Order: sequence, then C-alpha cells, then structure tokens
Amino acid sequence: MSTLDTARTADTARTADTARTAETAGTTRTAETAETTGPTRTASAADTGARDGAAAAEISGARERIDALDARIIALVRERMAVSARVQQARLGSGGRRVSLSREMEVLAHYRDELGRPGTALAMTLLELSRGRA
Ligand SMILES: O=C(O)C(=O)C[C@]1(C(=O)O)C=C[C@@H](O)C=C1
Repeated sequence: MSTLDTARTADTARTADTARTAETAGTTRTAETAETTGPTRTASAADTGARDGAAAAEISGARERIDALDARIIALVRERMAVSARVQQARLGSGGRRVSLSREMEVLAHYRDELGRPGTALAMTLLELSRGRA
C-alpha cells in the first residue's frame, strides 16, 4: 500500500470520527453548559486570564467551541488533502504533472479575495499540505 493510500485510509477514519465528535460537541455542549459539564472543576481566572468568575466561565465555554471548530477544520483539511491526492494521482496516471500552477493561482486568489493577505498564506499552507511536501 502506498503512503498516499495509507494516508487516505487513515484520513477517512479520522474524518468520520472527528465529524461525529464535533457534531456531538456542537449540539450538546454550549457556552452556557460548558462550565457545569466540565470534568472535575470550573475554569479559574488563572487558566483564562480573566479577572472574575463570570468572564472566566464565558472564556472557558468559548474555548470549548473553538476546540470543536478546530477539530472540524482539521478534519476538513485532511479531507481536502485526500481529494487533492486523488486529483494528482489521476493527472500523474495520465502522464501529466503533479502540480497545476494555473489552478494553484485560482486557489490562492480565492482565499485572498475572501480573507485578504493572510488568506494567501493560509492557501499556500493548504497547498503545501495537499501537495504532500509539508
Ligand atoms: O486542482 C488540482 O489540479 C490539484 O491537483 C489540486 C491542488 C489543490 O490541492 O488545490 C493540488 C496541487 C495542484 O498544484 C493544484 C491544486
């Protein structure tokens, strides 16, 4: 099995797991419930940088949502890498090249138009990951 195949198999399993986890987090755990459903303790001011308990609880809840969003983003990045690998294999298998510079310019322009200059950097990182040279 090639490295890409192995990566894809792992990706598929991880994507499904992460999607389920994110879904559960999104539907059952909100900023309001996070502090009461936490494992053993509520957020302290020291953990969050907040100066009172209410702010600490709000920050703690928001951080749980951010963690859930990050898990979904990472799953999507892995899914993107798997789809990109298929495109590259199809092109290489037909005698073409791994890289399509004109398509990369389109992807970069899309992210720049949506997110500005940092969007270009983000797209470059995604392309680097997707080309398998990270
Ligand atoms: O769209 C393609 O032709 C791809 O190969 C996918 C992709 C990408 O990840 O977006 C990856 C490599 C190419 O250089 C261009 C784009």
